Amino acid sequence: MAGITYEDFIDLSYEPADSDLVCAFRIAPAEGMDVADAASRVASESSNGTWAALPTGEGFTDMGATAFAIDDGEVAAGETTEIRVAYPAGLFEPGSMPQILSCIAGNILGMKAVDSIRLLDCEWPEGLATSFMGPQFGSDVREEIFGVSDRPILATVPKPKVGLSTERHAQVGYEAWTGGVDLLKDDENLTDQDFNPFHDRLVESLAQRDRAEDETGEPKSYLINVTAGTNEMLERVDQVAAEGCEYVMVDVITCGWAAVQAVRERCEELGLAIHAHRAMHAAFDRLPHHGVSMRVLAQIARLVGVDQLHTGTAGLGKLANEDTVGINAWLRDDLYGLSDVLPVASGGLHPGLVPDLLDATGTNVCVQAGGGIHGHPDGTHEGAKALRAAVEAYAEGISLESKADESPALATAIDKWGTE
Ligand SMILES: O=C(O)[C@@](O)(COP(=O)(O)O)[C@H](O)[C@H](O)COP(=O)(O)O
Ligand SMILES: [Mg+2]
Repeated sequence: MAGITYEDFIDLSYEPADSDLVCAFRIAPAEGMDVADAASRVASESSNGTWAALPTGEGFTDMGATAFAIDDGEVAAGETTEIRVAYPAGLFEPGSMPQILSCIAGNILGMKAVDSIRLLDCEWPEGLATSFMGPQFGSDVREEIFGVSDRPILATVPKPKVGLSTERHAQVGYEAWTGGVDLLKDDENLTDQDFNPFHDRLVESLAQRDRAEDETGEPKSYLINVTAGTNEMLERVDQVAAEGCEYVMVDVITCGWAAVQAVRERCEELGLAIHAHRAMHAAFDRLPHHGVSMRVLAQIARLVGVDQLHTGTAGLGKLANEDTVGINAWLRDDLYGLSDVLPVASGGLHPGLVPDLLDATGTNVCVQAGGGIHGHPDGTHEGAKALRAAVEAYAEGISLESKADESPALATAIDKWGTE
């Protein structure tokens, strides 16, 4: 009787087809399990197999994956090695990220056959990649919304994160925008609470935005956090468009990729850009040998279509993050004509860190500073001026110290926080 067992899911002579999705995993085989056996179980359980031998016969299309490469065939207990698995296109539902993840990042992350397993990287075939909308604007937001091409766009989150009244929040926005910041950004845990309701915040902040635009002559915008249950979130997206804002902010991990796909479709109709915050990403990517890497999370975010994505500070800021430079490069690389994504550097940044940061990330980025602006000894407006002066110094090719001669705000920031 024809049937399938774990052994059918490994073939080290297999050459992936162009239409295959190829995934790299780092695995630590469980005690008494050799690498090949562990690899075959990863391929099996993430495609169409299970622990028992299964009869197949008539009316069955084999969608089994193949473990086709193993870095190190023998590893000591607790050690890890990298394997690669090829998945046939037919296994997946085009355009459904939840379905794809149910395969490549599903039950296998809990299998006893491995002590740990991490989805490191994916090579997306054209058919599958282009079944997603991709970003509407990507890094073109810099030019299209702000008319900027030679410097990073600057964003700030009012701090304290929550608790400011709507009026205070909007006023902080005005002070930051007139100080030289391009974008006001809500914090991830500010949504529609009584002390600062969503719609009031939207209307009042945009009113201050308009004032700041009139005074500075520069386009300004607002990353308002629409994150909520999907239907409610779509309602908020409609409100944002109705009030004349250019962006929505979505926390993509906490609300889930299906919801992000729904927001992307709505933003296509409304011409809105999507700023992706990634709270909870560390639950997936912090431990080096388990979970899903930030590289893969960033790939998913680009496919489902966010325009801006937090990717870390190249190790300079307050939060642990992996491979900012490598991830940013992938977000810019060609991907079958899909738009790129603008990386966002955020988390513990201040003007003194700008030269090292931009040396690592380049200037085609968004730089966000919350504490690094609102913690400035002379307040938000001066904090914003200091950050703007720092990025202008970089664009002009001069040192922070020279720029500080003409910018007291920057001089004060450097006094306070230094340049490291
Ligand atoms: O709440 C915060 O910590 C921030 O608002 C930064 O504030 P500060 O500028 O005051 O540090 C952002 O949410 C983090 O940067 C997100 O992390 P990541 O960018 O790594 O996703
Ligand atoms: Mg935050």
